[in-house]
Amino acid sequence: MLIVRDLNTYYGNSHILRGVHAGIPTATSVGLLGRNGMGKTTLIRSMMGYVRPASGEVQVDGRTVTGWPPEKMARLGIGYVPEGRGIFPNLSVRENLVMSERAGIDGRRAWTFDRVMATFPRLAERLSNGGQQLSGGEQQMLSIGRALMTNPRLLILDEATEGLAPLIVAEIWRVIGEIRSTGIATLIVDRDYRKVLAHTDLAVVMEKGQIVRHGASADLLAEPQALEELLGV
Ligand SMILES: Nc1ncnc2c1ncn2[C@@H]1O[C@H](COP(=O)(O)OP(=O)(O)OP(=O)(O)O)[C@@H](O)[C@H]1O
Repeated sequence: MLIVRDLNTYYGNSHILRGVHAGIPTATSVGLLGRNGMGKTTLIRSMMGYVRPASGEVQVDGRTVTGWPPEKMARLGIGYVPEGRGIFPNLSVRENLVMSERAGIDGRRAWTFDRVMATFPRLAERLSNGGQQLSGGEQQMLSIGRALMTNPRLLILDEATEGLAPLIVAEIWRVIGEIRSTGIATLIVDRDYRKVLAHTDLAVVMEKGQIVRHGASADLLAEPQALEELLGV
């Protein structure tokens, strides 16, 4: 459903993405791996319209959407949970969720307020709290909950477990598994490459702004030598 072709992105004079080709098939979960600073977040930001690529193409369902702003990308059914979250700190948990509510592009509302509550019981206990009163883990859950309320076809999760306590991390992986099982495509960036490979169908690995490996996640997991070379683990 989403394809990037020969994407080149710069920050000032630094050439960060160097001709990236990649794709996310419908209802497929893809892990995006690579050491720090290899360009994972820049690729996501280039796809989602936060950074304008210098050249190359982003396509959704065959339509060229390169450089479309984030709101328009969201309306195509792409939910994005950015690194560092992105909730409205001055609004309550309930307000954060309700304002994001929208039918999916097929008109379905599989994810409702009640379903998000059932998925994140912790949030149900904090409905009238302001976003800034939440713990880091609760903020992350709220951020994922908000993205689900838009009923996306594709959910992009960038470092969703970063800096969280182990129990919360486990809960977030459980939810990622649930999201995957409902047929929403996912693009997952996380430092825990084992968890990423266990929760995805396909994996792509970036090195210095290029995709250097792509294939089945299970295959990569079975290759310790490749993992060491590519990820330094
Ligand atoms: N706003 C920016 N301005 C200039 N350079 C940037 C900016 N954001 C990122 N970079 C640089 O671009 C390169 C790629 O960064 P990016 O965040 O995409 O990598 P990453 O693979 O997501 O790594 P990490 O996991 O550390 O976030 C790095 O060298 C980084 O220092």
